[in-house]
Amino acid sequence: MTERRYRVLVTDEVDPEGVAILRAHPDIEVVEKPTRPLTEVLEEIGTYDAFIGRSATRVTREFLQAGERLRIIGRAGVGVDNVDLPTATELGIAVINAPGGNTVSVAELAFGVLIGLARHVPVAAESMRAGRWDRSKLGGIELRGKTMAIIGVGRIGGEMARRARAFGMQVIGYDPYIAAPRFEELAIERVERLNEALERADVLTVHVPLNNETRGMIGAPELSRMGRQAFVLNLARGGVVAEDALADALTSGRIAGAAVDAFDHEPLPVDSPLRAIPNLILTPHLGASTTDAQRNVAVEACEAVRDALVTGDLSAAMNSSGVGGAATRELRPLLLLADRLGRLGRALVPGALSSLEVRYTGPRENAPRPLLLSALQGALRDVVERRAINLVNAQHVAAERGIETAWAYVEPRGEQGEEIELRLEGGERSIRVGGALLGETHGRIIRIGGFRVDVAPRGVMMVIRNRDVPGVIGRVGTLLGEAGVNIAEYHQARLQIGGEALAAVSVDSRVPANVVDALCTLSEILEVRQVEME
Ligand SMILES: NC(=O)c1ccc[n+]([C@@H]2O[C@H](COP(=O)([O-])OP(=O)(O)OC[C@H]3O[C@@H](n4cnc5c(N)ncnc54)[C@H](O)[C@@H]3O)[C@@H](O)[C@H]2O)c1
Ligand SMILES: O=C(O)[C@H](O)COP(=O)(O)O
Repeated sequence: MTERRYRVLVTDEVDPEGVAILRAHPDIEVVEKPTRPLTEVLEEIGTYDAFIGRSATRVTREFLQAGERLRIIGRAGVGVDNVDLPTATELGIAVINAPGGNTVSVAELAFGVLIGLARHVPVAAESMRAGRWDRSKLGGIELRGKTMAIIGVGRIGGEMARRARAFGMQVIGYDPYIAAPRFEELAIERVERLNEALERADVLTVHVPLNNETRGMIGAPELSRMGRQAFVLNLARGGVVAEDALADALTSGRIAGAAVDAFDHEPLPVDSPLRAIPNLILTPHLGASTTDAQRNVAVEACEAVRDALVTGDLSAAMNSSGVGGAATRELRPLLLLADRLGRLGRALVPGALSSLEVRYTGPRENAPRPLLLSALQGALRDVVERRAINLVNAQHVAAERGIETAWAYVEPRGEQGEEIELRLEGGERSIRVGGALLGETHGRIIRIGGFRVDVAPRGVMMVIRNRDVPGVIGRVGTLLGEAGVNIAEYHQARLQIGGEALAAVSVDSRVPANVVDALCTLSEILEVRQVEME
């Protein structure tokens, strides 16, 4: 059997329908393992190109550093607080999650536990099992007419709002990062301050990611602002609602009840005091645990990881610095051209690079930033020792090396097509190189310094500066021919008759060093550089 090119480690019980997508690809070998302690994963992660898991495996700095071949981390779910994103970015490892696939499942569970709290469902069920008939003790409340305060009006927050309205609830929302139209569209009253949401809530539900800003955002001071009738739901992440403060508020009767699905430490320790609080419904991180959600997120994550591995499509990566999103697929030919221009410019500015600027002219206003990353990738491809440079870590590597970067969008004039210009500086030199896209798919190099050329960025390109005297093209052709180097394209340009000239020569194979030396000894040749374009 022939060896498959990419090895993918799948763990944490990712749904088989997703895993089958990976297995079906002839270049991918899948190894599936149950969730294991980190020490065991570290022993073998160095042999894999990609990893796919859920929240149970912590993808730490140590994990990422041990994964010497790792290019992709796939998360079959939403939250990536278990992944060390800064380290992944630094190492050029793309992190891909599956947003959206489990949204409805979380919102449905939230309403399940909310009704459980409002009508004492878990206590009632337990009392029946215990042989009691506690009708008078277990009177509840209706949700209709009550106020739900949603903290974090993203995907899940939005689904909560839709369901709350169907129950006849008033909906208020706090999310400083979401613009007014989304609140209007969801018929959510926007509140500007968290305190207002706390004070007005009969039901407070948090749907924010866990980060430095949201860790402990609902603690003792916040809970003390809430009404005694209020319920608190945390189906987001342990730590968003401080566990100790919540336990105190529940046992002291400060609030009426709560439901928690995600915890500071998972699995929740057997002796956790939370387990003994009667008006607290606990579920073992079940928000996304439906067959529907698991299939959705597994298929989404596995497809994206497959595409990233096999075709280099990073459009689903969350740490590709602006190179995410479907629009990036359309930018592919331009990204390729920017990479090639970066290689070319770099070859013409030897030594340490101090700045690189990209200017893009054309209809796509979103293009300049991704093009800068691609140009950096081309320009810096030989400078990263341990791992390849890519769109994920290009900006990081440039910053680490003190390279100033800039990008600019230039509106096209008249019939002008799409063009990219790179300006590179380093040491004593600076150069401008330019390229254009033909028919939206084919890149051409059209400018090197002050010279107009027209050559495809393929194979190996030689850039020869020479004096504009008769016979140069013939002598170069003869030397290359004698060395068995085939010329694909030869574009000679000059600024004025008898002045300096430049040839952009595309050849099918690398020119041996002795042939470059021989070219340099010709009296009319001033400089020879060669650039690998593929
Ligand atoms: N229990 C589960 O099984 C489960 C399943 C899926 C997601 N989750 C958790 O739910 C979270 C939300 O998921 P989502 O898909 O709705 O994410 P999302 O990115 O669509 O929404 C998050 C929202 O939080 C807002 N936000 C961020 N910081 C905020 C702050 N300081 N104050 C107020 N709002 C803030 C953002 O603007 C965004 O609108 C995830 O990050 C994940 O941690 C849990
Ligand atoms: O962030 C998520 O998607 C949820 O917390 C689900 O986590 P899980 O994949 O471990 O169930």
